[in-house]
Amino acid sequence: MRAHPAGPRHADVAVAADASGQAPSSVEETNLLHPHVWPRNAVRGEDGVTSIAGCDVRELAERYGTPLFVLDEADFRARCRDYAAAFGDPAAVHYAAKAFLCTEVARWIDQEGLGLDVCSGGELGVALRAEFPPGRITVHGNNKSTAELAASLDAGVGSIVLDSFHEIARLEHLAAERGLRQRVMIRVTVGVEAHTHEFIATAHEDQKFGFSLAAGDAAEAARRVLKSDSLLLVGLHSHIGSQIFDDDGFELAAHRVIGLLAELRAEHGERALASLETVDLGGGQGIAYTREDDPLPPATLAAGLHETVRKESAAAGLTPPRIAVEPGRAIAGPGTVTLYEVGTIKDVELDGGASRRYVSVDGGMSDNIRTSLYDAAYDCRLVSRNGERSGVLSRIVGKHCESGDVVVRDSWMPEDVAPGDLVAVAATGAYCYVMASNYNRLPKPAVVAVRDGRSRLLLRRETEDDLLRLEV
Ligand SMILES: Cc1ncc(COP(=O)(O)O)c(C=O)c1O
Ligand SMILES: N[C@@H](CCCC[NH3+])C(=O)O
Repeated sequence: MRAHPAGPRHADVAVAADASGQAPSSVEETNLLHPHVWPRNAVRGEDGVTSIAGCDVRELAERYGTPLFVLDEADFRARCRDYAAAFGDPAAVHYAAKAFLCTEVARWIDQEGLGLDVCSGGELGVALRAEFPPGRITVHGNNKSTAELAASLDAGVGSIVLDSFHEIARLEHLAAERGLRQRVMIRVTVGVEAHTHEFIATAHEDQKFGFSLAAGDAAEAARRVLKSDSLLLVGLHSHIGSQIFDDDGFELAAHRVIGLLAELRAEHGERALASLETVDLGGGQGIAYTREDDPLPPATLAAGLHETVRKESAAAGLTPPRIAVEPGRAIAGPGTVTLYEVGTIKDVELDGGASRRYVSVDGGMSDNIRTSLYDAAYDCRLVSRNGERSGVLSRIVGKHCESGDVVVRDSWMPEDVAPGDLVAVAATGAYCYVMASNYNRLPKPAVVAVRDGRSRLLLRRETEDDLLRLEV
């Protein structure tokens, strides 16, 4: 079992080691960009100046300001293609919009032929604004409102993933009113303990998502759907959590979902379930936040899942269903970095004679809450020049009025890092911008896409007027 990066990684004293437990050996090491953590098109020049997809970070900072999310478009698209190739069909890969979405990204997803998962009316609205084909949209959520369900039906979404008995009744009524037969999946809580942070594990029994397999709720949900003339059961769905490195959990989930499929066939017969063609095994595939993280390549994951589903189906005498997956982080995460400018530096004495360096940047928990929320680990580097001295164990902190406002808990920063330097934090494409807040009335940063030496704004930086726009 590999360690997961969302777990606690405190360095209690600023001496021996970084988040990985290893001290960098040299100035060179401190200046390195580890290729599996940084965007595929990040390049560090001889002088240490880093460019992403041919765009010099100093020019990006100058033109768009900092903090700035810099998204390597080719990296994002390549990861879509890796998943599509691994699963043999782009439409079997539903990008999870919650990781990061704006209209341009929805257009990329469409151009790459992937499906799109949304989990709120807001995400659906962005997808529709981008003219994403509604038939390739799947709608999630444990508490979809009547308005969200109605908007999904009216848009003609491909499927709605049912999450509660209340929702079955609600959707049936809304679909009947419209004379529709809506394609639906049932979200099954498979009872798998995913090895990730408690807050982002979703298939153990004691949580809010889905219908319990063990308690028989999933089978009961299927009974209710199969009785309805307004709902058409097209799939079973499982999502075990997020930032997971082992394939065991996904394979166990697949095993249990196929077991349920076999039970449903035995109870209802082949004909009643003729439209139930898909087993959707959700997202959750982990990415490398630090150089020690070792994520599953999509091809390995796909091969394992296909094999499990093939074997289990053969044992149960079933035709193997189509497999779908819903990666969010694995597509959006690795290709984006957050660029910050260093503002102040402080060395703080700790008990026992050790000291810790605090490097304050111009953003913080408002643009990346994951460190405070999940104790997540990140890789931060000086990117506007080479460091000249070896690393000092540093804590990269934000500018919020909160001592928990930490961006990177432990980072080896060159000792000569100074105000005005640019630092970048890697792998911030998923669950950073979308979880951003205006705490302390900080405007949300801009998001810029870079490709072939050109940059363009996807989302502009908020202004003071934006901060005042809700005032009445
Ligand atoms: C139903 C569902 N699908 C997909 C995802 C995407 O997860 P990840 O970004 O970890 O791939 C999530 C979030 O965990 C989810 O809840
Ligand atoms: N927000 C979480 C992931 C949640 C996934 C949604 N179910 C994270 O940053 O890791």
